[in-house]
Amino acid sequence: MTVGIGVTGATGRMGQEVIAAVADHDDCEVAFAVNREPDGEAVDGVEIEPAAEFDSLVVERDPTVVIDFTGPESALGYAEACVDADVAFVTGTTGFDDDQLESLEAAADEIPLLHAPNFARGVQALVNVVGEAVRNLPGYDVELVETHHNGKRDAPSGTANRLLDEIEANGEFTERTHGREGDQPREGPEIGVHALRAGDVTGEHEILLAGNHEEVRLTHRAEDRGVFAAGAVDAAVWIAGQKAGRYDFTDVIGQ
Ligand SMILES: NC(=O)C1=CN([C@@H]2O[C@H](COP(=O)(O)OP(=O)(O)OC[C@H]3O[C@@H](n4cnc5c(N)ncnc54)[C@H](OP(=O)(O)O)[C@@H]3O)[C@@H](O)[C@H]2O)C=CC1
Ligand SMILES: O=C(O)C1=N[C@H](C(=O)O)C[C@H](O)C1
Repeated sequence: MTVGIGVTGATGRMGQEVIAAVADHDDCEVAFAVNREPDGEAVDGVEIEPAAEFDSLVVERDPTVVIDFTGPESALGYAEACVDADVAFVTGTTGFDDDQLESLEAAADEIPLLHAPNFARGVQALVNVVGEAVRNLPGYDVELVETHHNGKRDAPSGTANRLLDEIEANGEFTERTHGREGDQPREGPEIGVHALRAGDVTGEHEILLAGNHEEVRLTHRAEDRGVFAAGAVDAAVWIAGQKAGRYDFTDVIGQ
């Protein structure tokens, strides 16, 4: 069965990668691709249609799944339209606030929905090991540094927030300190969080654990955005056969 995919944010950094990743996948095809004010553009030979027509396209072209990498407000709007059309929704968009996340997750009562802040398999491995490292090194200081391109809007990154949840899970760390300035020595239960924005860095996350005259650094570096797009397309193919519910990238890759 060929999985028809609707792509949002199609001329964005990730949207273009998703169109390329769908073309590379034997079991998928682009059902439609939208962006705000497309102006007759095409990406890899796929015509880009106006985002204002999403609600009708998602009914008329009848995709199995929509893949979204846009922004929190638009992602929520697209998810709601997918609920109305009974189409599965995979989103890698980050930067949702708590209310927005709650609304997004409500859509999972009606359709299969997968939200992942990072579709790189290596990041999921990092999420798995970071909690173990913190548990193995009680009393060590923990700091997180993430680096992204200068066009990224949200900070810290969605991946950083996911890693921080994992670091905090055993209760030793209870506060996040976002950068430091002036007379601000480190306090016991804090995790320092530092977001760097420069050039076209694809995405790097490093957790530093230091104490006992030693340090451990756990680092993931994405070398190409195609890795995120390929993961999202794998997620779309996987979710095509699922019933309504909230899914995670771990469900797709079995970690
Ligand atoms: N989960 C993962 O693995 C990854 C997640 N991301 C996340 O994906 C998202 C997009 O990243 P990226 O592609 O770099 O961003 P870009 O800014 O390059 O692209 C965003 C796209 O979404 C469109 N868009 C933004 N807001 C709206 C809106 N309100 N209505 C309709 N369209 C909208 C933009 O349209 P326009 O051109 O008109 O502005 C643009 O085409 C971010 O949240 C980012 O953090 C990124 C990489 C990997
Ligand atoms: O905006 C990006 O580029 C990325 N965003 C995601 C995030 O916020 O974690 C994933 C990846 O790091 C790239």
